[in-house]
Amino acid sequence: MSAAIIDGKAAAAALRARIAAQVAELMQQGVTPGLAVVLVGENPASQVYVRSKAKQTVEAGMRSFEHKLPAETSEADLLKLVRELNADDAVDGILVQLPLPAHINAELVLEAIDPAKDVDGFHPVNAGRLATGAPSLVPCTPLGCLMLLKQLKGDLSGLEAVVVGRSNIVGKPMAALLTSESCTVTIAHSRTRDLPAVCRRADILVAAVGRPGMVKGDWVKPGAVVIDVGINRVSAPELGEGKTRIVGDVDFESAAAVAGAITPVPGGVGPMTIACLLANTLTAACARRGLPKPAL
Ligand SMILES: Nc1nc2c(c(=O)[nH]1)N[C@@H](CN(C=O)c1ccc(C(=O)N[C@@H](CCC(=O)O)C(=O)O)cc1)CN2
Repeated sequence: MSAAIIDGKAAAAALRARIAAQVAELMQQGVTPGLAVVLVGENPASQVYVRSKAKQTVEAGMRSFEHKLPAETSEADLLKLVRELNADDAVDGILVQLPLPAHINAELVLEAIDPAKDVDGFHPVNAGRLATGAPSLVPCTPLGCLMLLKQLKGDLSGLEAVVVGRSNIVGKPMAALLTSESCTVTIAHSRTRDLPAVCRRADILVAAVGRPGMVKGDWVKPGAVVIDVGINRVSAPELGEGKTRIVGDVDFESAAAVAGAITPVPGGVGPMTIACLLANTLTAACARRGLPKPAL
């Protein structure tokens, strides 16, 4: 292995410490940012993420409001809760944990969130602002990837970036952020012709496809930075019967032999997602009160 391993856990801890310091300053002005997290159903992974979000929110000095609803909650009842949270002045950020049960139209729910409180950055108003380069709340996972990249490389301008995956949650906002940093950006996907050759052009390669180990070492340009957004649970009989482990979208061993730097899974992009949620909550709390955007 030759690549430097990008420590997302450490970067996330440092970001949370900076957020906590700014929250402490805000509290002296009588402002305590509040984050409402809504979970519908009992998806075990979602339960873990929501628990971590609430814990880290409180550790940063903010208020956490948890709403755990049964899986059979109707779309109308969920929309009613979102409207109540929009109107609640103690709530600066609203997050509806995804995935939602199949009977609920997630798009409709996300569009019901007040864009000023949309700390996930999924509302079309925020997506549009990001695409046009206007100030916006930015989806947490791509924001975390960008922070890791800037910490590692500083100025990204002129670099060739390839984002594999075109989801609204990661791929598209990631491409918009890299474009804002003056990278030359390609969005690749399952229909891209000769995907390995396209990836080999990248100085920055972001894999966000949801396919375990898809990006191999011979897809990576020597010295490139590889950001693995994938979180895939696969069976791991080597750990014991019925055991599982989490792997990314990148075949770590072969890619690390070629890349200049690479994020591991776990411990890379994942921890930055929740830290950036706290950052967005602080940003939203300041913006709602006409205070300057916190420098994090
Ligand atoms: N409303 C949202 N829903 C979902 C989002 C989101 O950003 N907003 N993202 C994912 C889940 N997610 C946060 O919600 C998330 C996923 C993974 C991690 C993380 O820290 N992963 C660890 C591994 C954890 C493990 O062992 O299970 C890592 O990569 O090191 C944090 C947050 C889908 N839903």
